[in-house]
Amino acid sequence: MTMSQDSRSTPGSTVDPAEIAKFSKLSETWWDPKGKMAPLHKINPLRLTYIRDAACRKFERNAKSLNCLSGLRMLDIGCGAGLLCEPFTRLGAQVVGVDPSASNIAAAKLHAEKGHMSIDYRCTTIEEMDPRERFDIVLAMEVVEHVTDVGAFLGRCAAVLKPGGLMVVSTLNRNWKSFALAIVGAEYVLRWLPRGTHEWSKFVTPDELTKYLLDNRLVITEQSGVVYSPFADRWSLSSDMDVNYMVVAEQMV
Ligand SMILES: C[S@@+](CC[C@H](N)C(=O)[O-])C[C@H]1O[C@@H](n2cnc3c(N)ncnc32)[C@H](O)[C@@H]1O
Repeated sequence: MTMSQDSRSTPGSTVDPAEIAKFSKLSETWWDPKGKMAPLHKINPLRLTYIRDAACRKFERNAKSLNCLSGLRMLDIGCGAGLLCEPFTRLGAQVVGVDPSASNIAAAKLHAEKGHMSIDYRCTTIEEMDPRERFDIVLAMEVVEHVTDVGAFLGRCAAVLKPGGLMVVSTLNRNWKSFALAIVGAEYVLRWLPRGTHEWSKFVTPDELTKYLLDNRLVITEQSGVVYSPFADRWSLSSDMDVNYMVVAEQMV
């Protein structure tokens, strides 16, 4: 079933309609590197490389090859307007981009069309997808802090992984430092993001994420903090997972 209204949630859904409405307002300028989604644009090269390299290690591909992900099926759940779907398509992956926001999916389709790219974008949710579909790689990037039930959401994501598949999750840790930097700093002082983009209480600690994944027989094999240096004006990988972080998880054998 496809969602036609941004503000609707179905029973058993992990979608918070207020969250979707918030992101739908940003769809028009999603692809503007200087627009409201500027932080995602800035972080994109770093996370792309991180995911590509993890996938190449797992699937024994040469990360230097231009089509290193060729033939791999990838699901980008909560894809927004496709900031990750496009570059991974260029690397050869068969990408399915899913988002409950109709306007985000419309913006994603329009941008892909302009770039003559063929990407399977769907306005739906992980709960409403055909449970028989399977993927080599599932991405849930900057999404879990916006869903109503992280455990249920990750359970559904885990269920569509092929045996031996890879899951990558990025989110925000929950502590005083993330409150100071990701809420007060990013939304109120620097105004990188519109106020109210994030709710601190919905941030997910690495321990909580580890448990949610283990509940679904997924074990974290790699993890990294993502930190911003104001002097260099750039993001980099770090052992500091206090605020932004990413994990790679694999099925337990
Ligand atoms: C911060 S944006 C991240 C977009 C993209 N993953 C990225 O990192 O570039 C969060 C996205 O998650 C979507 N979203 C929110 N709740 C969701 C849910 N329950 N299931 C799937 N997507 C959801 C929003 O519509 C929005 O596009």
